[in-house]
Amino acid sequence: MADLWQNAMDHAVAAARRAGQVVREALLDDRKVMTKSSSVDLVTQTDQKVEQLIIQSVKEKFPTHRFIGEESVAAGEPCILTDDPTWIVDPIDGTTNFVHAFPFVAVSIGFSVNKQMEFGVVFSCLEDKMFTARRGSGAFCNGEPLQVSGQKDIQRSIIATEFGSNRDPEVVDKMFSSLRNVLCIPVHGMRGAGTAAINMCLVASGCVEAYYEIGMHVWDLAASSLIVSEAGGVLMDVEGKDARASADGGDARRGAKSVRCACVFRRSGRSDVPTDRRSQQQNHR
Ligand SMILES: O=P(O)(O)OC[C@@]1(O)O[C@H](CO)[C@@H](O)[C@@H]1O
Ligand SMILES: [Mg+2]
Ligand SMILES: [Mg+2]
Repeated sequence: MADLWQNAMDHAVAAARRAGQVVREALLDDRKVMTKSSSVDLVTQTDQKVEQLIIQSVKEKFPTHRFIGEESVAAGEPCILTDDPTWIVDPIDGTTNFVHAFPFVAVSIGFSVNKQMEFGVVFSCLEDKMFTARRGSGAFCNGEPLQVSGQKDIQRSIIATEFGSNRDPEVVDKMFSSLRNVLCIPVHGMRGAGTAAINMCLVASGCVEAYYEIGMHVWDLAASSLIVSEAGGVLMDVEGKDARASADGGDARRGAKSVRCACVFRRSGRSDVPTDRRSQQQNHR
């Protein structure tokens, strides 16, 4: 049976690749840096230009589709998810990295129908890694299948997190207290790429066992939430409840702009998920 949304997914991959080219070219020029909610919450003209390029290209091909775009919402557009086909776009996830030419910068394009992610595309444009997932058809990086880590022992795991843009000392203290609690489990290590989308693709790739962050926005994780779940991972909120509703824009439905979400590895019940020899070796170490 023809896949109703394959054409849209192909468009998303091509649009992400074109957007990545714009980002790489912009790295050769001065980046005009502006701020949003605080002095460390950065945005550039490239973020805005890339988002408009993606949205305009979709409107020409799919005129009835709707959009939730990070920079459109920042400019006052509503952040409400309906049953309509909706493109959830973070034109540059990792703007601070982009400003500093730190090599983890993602273009993230998620696509939702009936409030359910149908496909996700995350292009790590400085690594030239195209992460994709179609609901029910697995997750891939440059065409190679992805599978979350099979590691079941958190003491043999790497955990990723991000610090966000809140510099209120009380909030920072709470963040450091969480970091301390996790480090002292103990875990092998903690990492952060500076972008939720790439952190979640690292979970899907099996090289990070779990990622948590308080305060992500729906556009940060819409695409990568499907990439994680199609690689055998699970998403949950900080109470351990299924967070796909939030990731699919549940909070966007209610007009909230940020979701609380933890994204952790766990072998799904699927029998078709191949055993990861590397994690077997770790289990017997
Ligand atoms: O603003 P941007 O570049 O799209 O978001 C960058 C980002 O690192 O900030 C959030 C909070 O740390 C993360 O969830 C997100 O990936
Ligand atoms: Mg983002
Ligand atoms: Mg962004």
